[in-house]
Amino acid sequence: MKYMTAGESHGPEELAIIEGIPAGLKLSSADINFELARRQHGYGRGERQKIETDTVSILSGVRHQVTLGSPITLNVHNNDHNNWAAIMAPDEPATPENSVRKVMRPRPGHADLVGGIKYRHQADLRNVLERSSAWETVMRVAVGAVAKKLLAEIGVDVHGFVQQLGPVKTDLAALTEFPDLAAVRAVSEALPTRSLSAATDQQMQQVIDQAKQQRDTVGGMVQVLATGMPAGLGSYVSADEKLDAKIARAIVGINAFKAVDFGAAFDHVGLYGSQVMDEILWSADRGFYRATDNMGGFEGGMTTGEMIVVRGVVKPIPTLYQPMRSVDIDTHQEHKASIERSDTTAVTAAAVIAEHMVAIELAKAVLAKFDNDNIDRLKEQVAAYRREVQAF
Ligand SMILES: Cc1cc2nc3c(=O)[nH]c(=O)nc-3n(C[C@H](O)[C@H](O)[C@H](O)COP(=O)(O)O)c2cc1C
Ligand SMILES: C=C(O[C@@H]1CC(C(=O)O)=C[C@@H](OP(=O)(O)O)[C@H]1O)C(=O)O
Repeated sequence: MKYMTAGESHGPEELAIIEGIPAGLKLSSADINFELARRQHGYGRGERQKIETDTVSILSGVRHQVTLGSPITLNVHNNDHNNWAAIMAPDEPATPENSVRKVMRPRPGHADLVGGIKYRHQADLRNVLERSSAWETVMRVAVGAVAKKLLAEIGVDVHGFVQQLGPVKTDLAALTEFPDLAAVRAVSEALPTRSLSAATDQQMQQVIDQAKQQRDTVGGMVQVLATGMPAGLGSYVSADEKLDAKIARAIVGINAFKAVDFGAAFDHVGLYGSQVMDEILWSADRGFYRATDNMGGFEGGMTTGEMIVVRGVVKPIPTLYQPMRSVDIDTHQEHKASIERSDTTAVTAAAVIAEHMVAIELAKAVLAKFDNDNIDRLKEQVAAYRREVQAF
């Protein structure tokens, strides 16, 4: 499975093409729109969210809500393009009238300055920000929604939530109170901050409100859990076959993500091996399993069969309504950075995006290991492999 996205933040459309999804998978725009809404509606997002509807059209690869095995084209219309039609017009020459709303004072933390240097966009850094904007993640979530549908067919469940927003931490001990991932999902989906308890949700909302009032922004940390992956996906034989490494890349590839760990590794710094390794147990009904899951579901770049636990650190939003120092790229004079309409926080959306990026990498690993022409054959092969693993 591979995919590519295309589109500028204020251009006409966002697109994704996915290749390698098996034939026979049930898929509708409603499945995808459900996930797009989760990404869009978190607390702390900016005014753009009032303009967009984040709904997908399926343009190819699906017939009567069943995949054909051919490339799937997905499309999300940018409602905001109406307000930018002249400025963004892909097929109109530049004129003084449409060359307005330029960005000349790069925002610290955004891609503006380095992107401008790299692509020689010295006339207008908007040429950078239009593609570096995280609006593109709408398509990654759309692709991830397809991956999640596929994973659900083989009993794999993936869910992301906000673990920390600014200084407020979700009480992870509460996780043990949830019977399964569906219960975790039910709680976090219902909370505007996508956290795990009503108490932390309140505190997080206060932090966001306060930051907004102070014309500042906040970051945080998200956690993604995945259950039901059989042991032995990915490989230790080559660095680029390691599945945890692929997930790490996918997470840090999301806008604003600066760090990733597995099994709360950052919290294990300074502990002894005896406190951290997951002891190996066996029972007739489960086969091999672990006493703990401190490795977050990976050993040697392969799934262990335990729950996958991935965390990502999201930096605060770079655009500040009280801007920091910058330099005008035309005059080289010091100026405050440009202000573009912006979110106060995107950690709420980031949890959903991270969930979908993990789903994409897990689906890719499943499709690389098993026959992927048809969903039923894939399911048969996964079932046979699970029996083999259990009998080892
Ligand atoms: C869902 C989401 C929404 C974002 N919204 C904004 C925003 O409104 N304003 C902004 O300056 N950055 C926003 N960002 C962050 C920038 O896209 C990101 O910092 C920028 O592309 C530079 O990339 P880097 O932070 O990965 O280095 C958002 C990120 C995510 C994940
Ligand atoms: C539109 C989304 O995020 C955008 C990501 C973004 C950025 O710089 O990354 C800047 C803002 O764009 P705009 O200036 O058009 O409001 C966000 O709204 C979204 O995620 O749906």
